[in-house]
Amino acid sequence: MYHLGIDLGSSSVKVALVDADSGKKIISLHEPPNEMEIIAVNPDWAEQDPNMWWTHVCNAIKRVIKESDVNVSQIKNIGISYQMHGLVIVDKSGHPLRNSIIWCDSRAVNIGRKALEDLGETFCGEHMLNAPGNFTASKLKWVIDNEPERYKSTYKFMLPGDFIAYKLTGKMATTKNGLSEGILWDYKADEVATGLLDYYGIDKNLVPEIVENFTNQGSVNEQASKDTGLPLGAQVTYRSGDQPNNALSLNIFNPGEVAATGGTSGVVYAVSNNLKPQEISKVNHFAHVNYTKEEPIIGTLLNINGAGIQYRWLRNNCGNDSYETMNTKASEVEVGSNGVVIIPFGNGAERMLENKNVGTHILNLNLNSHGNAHLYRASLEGIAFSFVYGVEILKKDIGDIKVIRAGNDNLFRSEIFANTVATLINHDIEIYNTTGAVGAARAAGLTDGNFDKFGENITNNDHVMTYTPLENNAPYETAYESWKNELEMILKHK
Ligand SMILES: Nc1ncnc2c1ncn2[C@@H]1O[C@H](COP(=O)(O)OP(=O)(O)O)[C@@H](O)[C@H]1O
Ligand SMILES: O=C(CO)[C@@H](O)[C@H](O)COP(=O)(O)O
Repeated sequence: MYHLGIDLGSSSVKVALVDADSGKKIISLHEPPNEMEIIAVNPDWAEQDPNMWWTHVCNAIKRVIKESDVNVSQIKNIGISYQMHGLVIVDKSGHPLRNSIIWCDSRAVNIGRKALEDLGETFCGEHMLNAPGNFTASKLKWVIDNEPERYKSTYKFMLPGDFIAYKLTGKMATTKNGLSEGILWDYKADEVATGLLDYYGIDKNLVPEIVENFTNQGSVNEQASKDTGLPLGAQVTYRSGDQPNNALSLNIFNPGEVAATGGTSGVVYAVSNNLKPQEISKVNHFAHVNYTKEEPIIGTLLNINGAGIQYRWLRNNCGNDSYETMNTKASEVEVGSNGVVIIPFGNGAERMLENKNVGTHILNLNLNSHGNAHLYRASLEGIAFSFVYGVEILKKDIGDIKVIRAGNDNLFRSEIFANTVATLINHDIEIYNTTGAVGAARAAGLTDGNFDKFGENITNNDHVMTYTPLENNAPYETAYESWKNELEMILKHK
């Protein structure tokens, strides 16, 4: 028997197949071969077409079936991980009424600011654990204000992963953890956050049915079976935002445990049971995949919108080297990139910078002595420094860190990046041979609720190495200080 995992990222869709008993990966691949486009009609906007996601999901699943050559009838459960906080609105027949307004789209920042002012920090903190910010509910309010005709035709709103589950099963549904991503879960009342819905004037009937994780959320229907090649009746049993899912993939379930990743965005995600956060804007708090009212496990999330997307920009605009070649070239330059400083960001409003949109800055470039290798190193360092800067903020809100884990994926494939973060936060980073798609496939089999066995398998089989803080940390500290000075100067004028 096999389980299938889908990870809908911002840059590509990854699909993995695992053996149901051992959790071993059979195959994993991504579509499209080149990364997906993010459409920005206005500078602060970011949209993607939900039907484009579905096309890539179908292509990736068809390839997985063909290339693995497994008996397709043996694929039982499906898990879905997805880019968080996006808004998909559909009509009664399930057609998207517009492109998805995705997580890094900043058009709703001012709507969220005003809501926080009007509702107050205490109300938002106690009920939703977060300021409304620039998340799904605020994005939907933007549609109400700016596209009233579309709002009128809206039958349900969904998150990106809910839309994929809908295309697979024909059932429009979401989860509590999904609603929490949109700032639409009231932790105090243990129900949909009617306080915010009412304030924004969002019709409660637009909230889809709530389904539970690790149970049957719907079965692959005839159309989806035709589109993907999956067997009729295979069950969707799990869906989660990609950051809680990354944590699950790394066996991060308990207070003090921390997961990190460096995809398009960079994230540090710390698990806690704190329902009284100190900070409700710069870091965010979402229901973890194992959240229940009785045992409220919360993920405290530090997000950097413009992380790996910057390294990708350099790849696309500085000679099209592969990421591996870029990493090798960067390693030929000393720590500190010979004075070149790159401030990352440039992918929408940065939550940890009070939703300011600072843009990417390349500083101190000397046209006679610097080449693309300096830019590559400065980019990896700049992104790593932004993680360190963020962890300083995050630490105010979480207790002691027991363990930090990351997959051997995306930016964590770069030694420069991982060493810089580990050295400056002065903590080991354990690297595991896993990905979000593999984690989602494994989670699809977690219907027995045995989290301990699930976690043991990961810890015993997947640990590949640990980055320990480097002893000679002085050059890293010096480079970080000058990066921070430059950032603070920029922030003064924003
Ligand atoms: N070998 C590598 N070394 C360093 N960074 C890499 C490497 N491969 C990919 N990346 C980074 O990872 C990003 C893609 O990460 P991914 O997790 O697939 O993103 P998403 O989930 O947003 O689609 C790329 O944009 C790039 O910045
Ligand atoms: O907004 C967040 C987390 O709060 C982002 O992490 C998105 O979930 C997008 O993830 P990637 O596409 O970068 O994986």
